[in-house]
Order: sequence, then structure tokens, then C-alpha cells
Amino acid sequence: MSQGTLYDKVWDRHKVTTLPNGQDQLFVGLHLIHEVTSPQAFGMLRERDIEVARPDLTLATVDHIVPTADQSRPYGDDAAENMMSELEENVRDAGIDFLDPTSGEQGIVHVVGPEQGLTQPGKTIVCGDSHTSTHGAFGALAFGIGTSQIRDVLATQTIAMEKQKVRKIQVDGELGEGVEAKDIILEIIRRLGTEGGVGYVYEYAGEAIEDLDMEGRMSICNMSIEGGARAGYVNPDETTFEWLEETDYFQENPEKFDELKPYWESISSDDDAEYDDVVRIDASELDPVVTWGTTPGQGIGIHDPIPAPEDLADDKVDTARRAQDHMRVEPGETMDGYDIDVAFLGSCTNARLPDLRRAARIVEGREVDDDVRAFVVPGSQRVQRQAEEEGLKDVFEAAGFDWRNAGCSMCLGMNEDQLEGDEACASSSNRNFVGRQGSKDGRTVLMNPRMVAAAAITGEVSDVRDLEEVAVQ
Ligand SMILES: CC(C)[C@H](C(=O)O)[C@@H](O)C(=O)O
Ligand code: SF4
Repeated sequence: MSQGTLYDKVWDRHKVTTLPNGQDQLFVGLHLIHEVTSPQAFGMLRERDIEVARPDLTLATVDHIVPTADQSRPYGDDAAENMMSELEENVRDAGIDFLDPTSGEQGIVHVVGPEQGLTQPGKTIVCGDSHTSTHGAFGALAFGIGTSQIRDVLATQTIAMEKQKVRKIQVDGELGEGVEAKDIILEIIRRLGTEGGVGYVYEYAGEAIEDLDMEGRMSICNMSIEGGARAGYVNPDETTFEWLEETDYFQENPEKFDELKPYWESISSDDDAEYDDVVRIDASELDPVVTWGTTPGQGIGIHDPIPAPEDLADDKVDTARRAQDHMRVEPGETMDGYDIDVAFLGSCTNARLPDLRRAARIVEGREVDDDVRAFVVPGSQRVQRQAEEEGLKDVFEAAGFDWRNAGCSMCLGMNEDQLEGDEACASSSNRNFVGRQGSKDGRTVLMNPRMVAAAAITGEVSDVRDLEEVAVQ
């Protein structure tokens, strides 16, 4: 086994050859596909009469277009129905497993991969979706890819890639009460910028990262891409192994667990590994972070003043001005007290069971503000089922939240869940771009799921630490 970072080791382990153009050809251990980015790639294969090389290493789900209310077929929206039927046909023809809504296992691609036990340390994982970086939480090398690369992977189960630099982001110290993984990553992107990671993969390390559960690590790795990094990962540890051992896959195949564990242990970065850059952050200094603008890098501690554009770096001045116009915020104000119309608890960043549990503890015994429409969209049917069994659905519904079926939903508004007009939304998702939630004038404020719960209750962006926690039975 080679020495160095996890990135080096997993790369070397999967390298087939160096191509004439200087790129490396890597073997792909898991190819995840969804309805939005795969149809064209399947079309390209069909045109050339090529079969899918490794359907056994490919897994499909439907997430972006799936309606979260009425899921009866045909879907009310023709475009959604067409994408769904096309995916059904493609996976049937190729013999690819499909977690469709009738399977009870459907969900957002970055939620279901880990749930199925298929996201594993030391694997190369790709998907035609930028947030594939999520899977790095398990110590996998996971990349979002484009259409021509999806084609290549379908046809050959390999991919041509250039090696990146590795930046270690060392997050020391302990998080304070009410502050969580989402705040760490929003802070990282605030400091390093949305382009700061270009040319890098991020290795997240340090006490605060080690203390996180797998879901927290997934929230962080998920947003690596928002910081410009090609991928993000956490070295696997006992937390990782324990989580994996509980999955159905390893429960049914315990011998596989024993067989793979030594490999998983061997691929962690060595203590003396060299990094191209190291950045340190002290987690104990963080407050909950919320965004004031229209990029995930325009974040701020809940009680900190919104910056004046002219105080920012030259290349950030114009975007900050435009963002402040769009969001209707003024420099010097804080985001605390910013009126919201919608609260969205969902997305592949923050709609896993522990996210919903924490948010439910804030919501229990309280009521959603009269002027707010609030809804919970679980990340997968499995999360939904478990949350229902635990009584979380009842807690949310009693407070006035709408409880929906699993999917991407209002994270990007590719289904009927969209902002209207200039509505402002407290969102647990990862992107606050203009128009992201379906309305060009819509305003998105990113925050952690407990903060979304607090905003739903108070009708404004609020410090969740001011709301007393109530224990869910
Ligand atoms: C639709 C898909 C290509 C897109 C992505 O790649 O990230 C989506 O998931 C998103 O979050 O914007
Ligand atoms: S939940 Fe949002 S970020 Fe995640 S895959 Fe779906 S649209 Fe993309």
C-alpha cells in the first residue's frame, strides 16, 4: 500500500493507466445515476450500440423531479413523467437496480447510497451530480461528473481524471451548543470562498470532525463542491465502521464487513502525509451561520453585521452589491430578525434522520408562525419511515409543518415545490443562488436544520439557542 493521503492511496489503488493526454484512467467502484443527468448518456450508448459494462456496480434512484405530495402515475407534470419513464426503460434494458418509489428505498441519490451500505471507505464513487462529494464522508473518493463522463463510466466503468491537490482543513476544538456540522462548512466556504477550493480536494480532519456522527460528516462533505473543491473526504474511523456495520448490506453479509475492514483501515492518510495546503479553524468560536447573499460563501454568524461590499475583496464587491439588493439586506444589519415566508427542511445536505430529530426537538410543543408555510421533505423513504415510526412526523404535523414524501423538492424546485414571487425561505439545503428555489425573485437563506425549525416557529431568522429545547418522547 502506498504512503501519503487517503486521496493518494485510493487514487493509486484504482488507477488503470496514465492516458496519452496525461490524465489517469480510474476504475469506478460505484456509479450512481438519477433521472436528470443520465438519459443523454444512455442515448449516446444506444447510438453506438454499446452495452452498460457493469450494471452490477451501478445503482439508480429518482429524486429531482419526483412529486413529494401526489405520487400516483402518470405524474401530473409531463416532463417529470417523461424523465421517470425514460429512466425506467434505461435501467430495465441495462439490468440496473432501481430504487424507485415503490421499492420503499427511493430517495435523494446522496442519501440512499450510504443507506444501502454501498458507499464505503476507499471506493471510487461517481454520479452525474455535483453533490456526489457527500460520499467522501465515509473515506470514499467521490466526484460529480458530467454527461460525457457518465457515458464513459456506463460504457467502461472507468473515468479519465486529473489528479488534484489536497488541502487539509483542520477543525480543532468542540462545537458549542446549537452549532453543528452545517455551520462548520458554511464557515469554511465563507473564509476560503466559493472558488477557494478550485484545483483541490478537501480532507476534513481534527477533533470537531472526529466528534461528528456520519450524518454531520456527510453535511460537510456535501458542500465541498460549494467551496469549489472537486471532492471532500474524512478519514474513516470507528464511527464510520459502526455506521456501516448497521446497514442492511453488512447485516446480511457480515463476512464482507470483516473482509473489507482491514482495507478500510489501511487507506487513511498517514500521520506524516504531506498536504499542498493546510487551513485551521477553531470550532469552539463558531455561532450558527446563516447566509445573507446569493452564494453559499456569503455567510455570517447569526449576530454578526452583514459586510459592506466595499470592505470585501475587489472581485467580490459587485456580486455582494447585487446579492444585497436581491436579498434586500443592508450592511451593518444582522440576519437575526429577517422575515421569512417559507421554511424548508430537506435536501441531501440536511434531511437525514438525526437532522430531523434535532429539528423536531425545537418544534415540539410549538406552532409554526401564521405567515409561514413550512414543510419537511425527508431525504429518503427510509428516513421518512423511521421518522414516522419515531413519532417525528406527528411532532412536525402538530406544529403545522407539511410532511412530504422523499425527494429533492424545494432544494432546486424541479418539481411543484417552489417559492412564489419574492418569498424568503429558511432552507437547510446547500445553494442560495438567485432563482434556485423555482422563483427568480425568491430569496433563500441557508442555515442548519435546527435554525430552520426556529425560523419556522418565529417567522424570522432567529438564533435557535434562544428557543429552549424540548425532549421528544
Ligand atoms: C440536477 C443536478 C445536475 C444538479 C447538480 O449537479 O448538483 C442538482 O442536483 C443540484 O443540486 O443543482
Ligand atoms: S437535494 Fe438539492 S443539492 Fe441534493 S441532489 Fe437534490 S437538488 Fe442537488
